[in-house]
Amino acid sequence: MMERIHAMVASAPTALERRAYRNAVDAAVRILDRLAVIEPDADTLRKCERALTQVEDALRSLPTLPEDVEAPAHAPGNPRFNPAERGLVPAFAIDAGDTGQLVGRVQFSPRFGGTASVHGGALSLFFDDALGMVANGSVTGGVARTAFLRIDYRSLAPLDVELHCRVWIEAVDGRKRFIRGELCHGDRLVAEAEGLWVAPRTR
Ligand SMILES: CCCCCCCCCCCCCCCC(=O)SCCNC(=O)CCNC(=O)[C@H](O)C(C)(C)COP(=O)(O)OP(=O)(O)OC[C@H]1O[C@@H](n2cnc3c(N)ncnc32)[C@H](O)[C@@H]1OP(=O)(O)O
Repeated sequence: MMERIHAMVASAPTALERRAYRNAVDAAVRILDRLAVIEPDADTLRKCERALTQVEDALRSLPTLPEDVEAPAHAPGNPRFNPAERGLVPAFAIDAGDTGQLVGRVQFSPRFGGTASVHGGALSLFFDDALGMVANGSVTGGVARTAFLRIDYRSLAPLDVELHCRVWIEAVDGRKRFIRGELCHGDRLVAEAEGLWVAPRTR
């Protein structure tokens, strides 16, 4: 399996290889999720660490991409550059999204928790990704980078519950793309975000 993962990231992955990569990341994420909620004894944790270290050693033995390969800013075909597929942000189900807005659902698992609710930084990470998708989407076109991102936390975001998200383009002014978004739990507003994405100069 390890060889197949490497073959996939070194070139454009097939659908099968992409699924295998996703499954491997999901397995790692499930471990983090369990570690966030269990209360094991030290001996069990040491056994766990040993088993995980074996997996880590196997991964370390694989070649990595050369450092001088310039990674495309966003390469949807390569899961290494897709934040959700490499476990950086929770998977975001997009229900609608090709006219300058996105409507979707997201669920934060326990590893994204602060105490009993979603960590504020995890919400910020999610908004950067979701607003960034719209800033880099079909309406705006091309790559743009986050210049600022402001989050207003309106109420506690529950863990392990489906939240609803809406993201839209507020304004486009030359290279500047102003994007807004909101996250709700049912009818309750959980957080709002606004940000600026700036496209690079063309010359
Ligand atoms: C359906 C959809 C499918 C989509 C499928 C695609 C999937 C794909 C999804 C990927 C989603 C991930 C998206 C994450 C994106 C990152 O997270 S990027 C990482 C975080 N951001 C960074 O590292 C950026 C670091 N900063 C920079 O590189 C530079 O400061 C920037 C932001 C590029 C701007 O630099 P610059 O081009 O030199 O800008 P500059 O000429 O100074 O200013 C341009 C204008 O912007 C304004 N400006 C610049 N910065 C600011 C600021 N902080 N505040 C206010 N104004 C500002 C200036 O005032 C100026 O305004 P005008 O005078 O023109 O009116």
